[in-house]
Amino acid sequence: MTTDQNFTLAEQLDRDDPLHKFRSRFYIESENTIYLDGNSLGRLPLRTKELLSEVIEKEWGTELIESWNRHWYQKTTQLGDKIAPMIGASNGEVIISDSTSINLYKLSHAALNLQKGKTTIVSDALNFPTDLYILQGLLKEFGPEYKLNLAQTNDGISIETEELKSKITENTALVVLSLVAFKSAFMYQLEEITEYAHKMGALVLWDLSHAAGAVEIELNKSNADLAVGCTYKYMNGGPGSPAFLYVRKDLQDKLSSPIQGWFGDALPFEFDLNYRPAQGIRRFLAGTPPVLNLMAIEPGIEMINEAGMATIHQKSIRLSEFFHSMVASQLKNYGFEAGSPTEPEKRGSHISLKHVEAYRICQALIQPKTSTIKIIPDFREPDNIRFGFTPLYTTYKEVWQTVHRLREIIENKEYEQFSTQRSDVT
Ligand SMILES: Cc1ncc(COP(=O)(O)O)c(C=O)c1O
Ligand SMILES: Nc1ccccc1C(=O)C[C@H](N)C(=O)O
Repeated sequence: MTTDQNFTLAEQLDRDDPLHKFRSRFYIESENTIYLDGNSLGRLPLRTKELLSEVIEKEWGTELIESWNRHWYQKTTQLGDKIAPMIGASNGEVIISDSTSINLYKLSHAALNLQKGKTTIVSDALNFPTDLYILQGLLKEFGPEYKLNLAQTNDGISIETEELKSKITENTALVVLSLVAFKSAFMYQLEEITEYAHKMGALVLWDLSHAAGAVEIELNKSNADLAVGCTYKYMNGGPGSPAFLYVRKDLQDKLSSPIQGWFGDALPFEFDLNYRPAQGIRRFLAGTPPVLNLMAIEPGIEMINEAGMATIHQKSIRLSEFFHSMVASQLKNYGFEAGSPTEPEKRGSHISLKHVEAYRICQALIQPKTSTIKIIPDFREPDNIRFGFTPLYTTYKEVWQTVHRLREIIENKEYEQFSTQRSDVT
């Protein structure tokens, strides 16, 4: 297909897009900025702007401490119940708490204690570093007999199921995996892995950070044990918004949080001097949540529930298939290589392209010197440009424009005007 034919197709796909109406519910300062980093920090929902000023003026400003009873105290579980359908969980199985890193620590610690006697943790070489760092810390805490086994990758993009399975033995206490890998977007088959781990007597903790709100997830149907994930990516909760955690109902009262804070106590306002873990999901709370960030999560979740995960996932696949086909036809001899699986069922909602000049190409997209179009993907070492597609606001036309700009940047060697010196956040 020629580039003009692709443009016509993009316009048609946008017209037919069942999620079309959602874009106007986000703050979009300029139609000349194409934002493809919603897998790192989602855009600002317009309702959140309004809601936050209400929370600040009316709740914090006027109602002050009364707002805890009126609006805030139950919010961590109320939002958990709203996230539940998005990930195939039930009421009372999800709660908002702390950060993904801390939730991963709490649940891994609890799982290792429940599985006493088994001393290995399995993860993989594509996992997000914070997950591995937390697990490395746990090894120190639990003792020298504890080991972390990582399934390896052959191509830097995916993990073969057989490779992962070969690491899971009867001595495996816990398997900790990102459902969607942060760099390549490789996606595991959640049900198959969970079933296999259970057969071997292991529990599984899924990090859903790059998956929740982007792909359909069936935690209950897969009999999943534990999960964590952030709310600032596809859920559009805002920078540093607190994370969520999921614990299957029947496991909740068997697990103990290693951070015995008062918000996880059965009756915090009895101020008992001895900790008594709350029944159910609340026991995984620790201390006071960051209320402004907590309140800011709701509009993003509501939009996802209104749109429905099946429709969101379908559009994510269509956007990335359109991108793939355009890259194949327009950027054939431009030095790009695939950094993500080509099969949509093995992928989340972002696509990485590898290039020796990846960092500088990324800079040229973000700070155009000749084009009026600014495009924001991100860069992940050593050579990945990551393009995140958020079905609620990414358009097919934006995908077309991105490939068009990539071609221009390479043809005109625009990247040569930039330094390879990395900024703090890439
Ligand atoms: C898979 C995954 N886990 C965890 C995190 C981050 O955790 P935290 O919010 O604790 O920084 C990210 C991204 O930052 C991530 O991609
Ligand atoms: N929390 C952040 C703070 C600053 C900049 C990026 C992030 C990310 O979330 C990165 C993301 N997890 C990634 O997959 O690279």
